[in-house]
Amino acid sequence: MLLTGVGYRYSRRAPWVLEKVDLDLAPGALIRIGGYNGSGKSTLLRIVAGAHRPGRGRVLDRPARSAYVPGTLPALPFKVQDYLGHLGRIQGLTSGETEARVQAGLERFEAAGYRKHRIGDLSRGTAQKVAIVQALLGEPELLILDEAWTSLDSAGQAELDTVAREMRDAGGIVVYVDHDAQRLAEDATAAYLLRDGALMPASAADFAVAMAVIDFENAPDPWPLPGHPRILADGALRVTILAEHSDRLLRDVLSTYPNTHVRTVRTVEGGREIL
Ligand SMILES: Nc1ncnc2c1ncn2[C@@H]1O[C@H](COP(=O)(O)OP(=O)(O)OP(=O)(O)O)[C@@H](O)[C@H]1O
Repeated sequence: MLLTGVGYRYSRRAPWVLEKVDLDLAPGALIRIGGYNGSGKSTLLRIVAGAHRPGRGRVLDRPARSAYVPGTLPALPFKVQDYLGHLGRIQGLTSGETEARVQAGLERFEAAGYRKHRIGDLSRGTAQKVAIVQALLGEPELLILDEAWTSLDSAGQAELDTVAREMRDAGGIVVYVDHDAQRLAEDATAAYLLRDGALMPASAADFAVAMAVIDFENAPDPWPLPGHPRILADGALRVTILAEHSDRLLRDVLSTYPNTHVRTVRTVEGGREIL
């Protein structure tokens, strides 16, 4: 599948959200798309899914079976089994096939106990599991995941990771957006950032989580606490640590090493700035 020179705007007078997107989605691709809020990630995923037609450029060779999973399923008034059964039939599955796939999918995501519940009564996470089972019903060759992990419990998140890896290994195509920098970081075959309406190749560092960079004077040597230490030219010690662990580190330093002084604390995102 190929996107060439794709542009998109929501109306004639609106600015182009996507200017010129080129993207090669070969079989076995597991592709991460990143970018700031509002940069157009969801818009691009909907174009890949075929839900939006590009205003300019072309989308070629979209696989016949594709599925798109957004972050939430609407609160529908149907029972889970009726809803999935109906969608299976729409996709041309026999009732036997539908039943087997629904049951296997719900079991896989530990949601088989909710078959008879109304979707609108489910928790957000369980409803999201139903959305994923729905997406997998037709055995898609192209799977698009737009923050699809967000409301899942950790077992559900790990299972969705496995789904993505399995599809990649079976020669399918997976395109995903997720706010977790670590999401499938080792498994993605390529990563891009959307910037100014176009895709730029990105590295893992571009998706790095927030880090705290703390410069200490008179720090104990060798450094006895968590974090990555580095001695600066003037003898101060720079410790880099995940931002979420920095408060604890500062508390430990100040309570255990009263002669150590904190010179500066900065929070940075994007590994390259830190090094
Ligand atoms: N249905 C719509 N009608 C008009 N404008 C829209 C619509 N959906 C999105 N936009 C605009 O298109 C731009 C890109 O939105 P999009 O949701 O694709 O970005 P995003 O990168 O996915 O953002 P986020 O990270 O916040 O989810 C934004 O300026 C947004 O306001």
